[in-house]
Amino acid sequence: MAHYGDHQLQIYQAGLKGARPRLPMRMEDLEDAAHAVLSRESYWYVAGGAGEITMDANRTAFDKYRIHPRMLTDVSERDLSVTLFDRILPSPLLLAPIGVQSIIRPEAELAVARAAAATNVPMILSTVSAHSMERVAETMGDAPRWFQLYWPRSPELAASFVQRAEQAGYEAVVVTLDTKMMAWRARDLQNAFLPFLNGQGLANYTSDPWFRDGLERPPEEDMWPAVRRWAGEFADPSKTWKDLATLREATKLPILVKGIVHPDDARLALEHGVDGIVVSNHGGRQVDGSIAAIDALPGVATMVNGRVPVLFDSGIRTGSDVLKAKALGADAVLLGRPYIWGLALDGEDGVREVIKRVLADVDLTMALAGKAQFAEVDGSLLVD
Ligand SMILES: Cc1cc2nc3c(=O)[nH]c(=O)nc-3n(C[C@H](O)[C@H](O)[C@H](O)COP(=O)(O)O)c2cc1C
Ligand SMILES: CCCCCCC(=O)C(=O)O
Repeated sequence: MAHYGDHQLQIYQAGLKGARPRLPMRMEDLEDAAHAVLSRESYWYVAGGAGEITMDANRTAFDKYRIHPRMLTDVSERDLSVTLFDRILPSPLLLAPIGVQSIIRPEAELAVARAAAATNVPMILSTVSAHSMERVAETMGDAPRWFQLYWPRSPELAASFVQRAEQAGYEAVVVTLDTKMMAWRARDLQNAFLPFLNGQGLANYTSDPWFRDGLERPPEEDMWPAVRRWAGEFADPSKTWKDLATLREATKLPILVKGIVHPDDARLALEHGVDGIVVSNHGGRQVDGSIAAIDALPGVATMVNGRVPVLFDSGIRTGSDVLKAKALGADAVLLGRPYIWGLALDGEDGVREVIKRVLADVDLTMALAGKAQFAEVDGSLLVD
């Protein structure tokens, strides 16, 4: 039986023929290499946060939790699969929604979609993508894909987005709640860089019939009216939990909410009928000084108590991070910035390689910790 960990052997075998890995192996070196090839503006748009405190805490907080390996268990056959919304996925990894990927490479989400499809890892496509959801879907065949919704001000546009997503074969809608506006981001302000103002990341809007109807000139002729309309539509700071009902009526797809870090918000989300929760602080890009995402996970998972899937992101870099997140209550995890570094360095192949490495690390670390089934990883994996 093939295992994700076999990728390790493939790298060593290639080494026998004199080939060294195309991408640096350590995550830190991968990011440094991407830094070297990207413009200052693009690199910092991805790498930066709303300050550095929470972004750093998202990583260092993992160190508090230690794996307590067990010996002489049979780990010859391993299974990383998870079931989410009736779909069996071969691994617990999904790709986090990351907007405006055209600042990295023009093929952007199309390259990521192909890599995701090749590895059977669901891609969560951002609302603010450079290619429309239909175009991305076309590249993916039957491969699993979800749509992330930046919940627009107008219910008509929100309904149109989720219905288009449903039509194009997306299997769930992830509504991001933590970005009713953009945080104070000193790096981007220093670079005076906000890609949306150049019309980047607006493909889902400019391809939307309702959105286009309200434009005085088509975006193909003049992008500025579309940018102005997008700025007014992007989000509605007055939205509250009760507004979820209108979204619920607009689609049959499972609805997850992303950006939950407080158990009381998890309770409210359940009371308002969500189908899943993503514990996330947006990679430290929204509230600097806020709780590290991994520290928020146990409280949310306890509140949810298995009623709906709990997913996690913000700080996932290694196999042991994934296992710790599972042990602390996550059913699956989202990989964020690392796949963007892969995209920057080697396009589709780079994304695929980053995914394969993380999964190999999960597989090997799980086996070495004494577990054969990801589904069986629980709190007992960790030191009390
Ligand atoms: C450049 C960039 C763009 C992002 N765009 C989106 C987005 O469009 N929608 C969304 O819900 N989250 C977005 N996120 C947040 C990610 O989905 C995820 O929560 C975050 O990257 C996790 O942190 P990590 O990458 O440090 O692990 C973005 C993150 C980055 C770095
Ligand atoms: C006006 C805010 C747009 C943010 C969209 C991309 C994103 O989520 C990010 O963190 O950057």
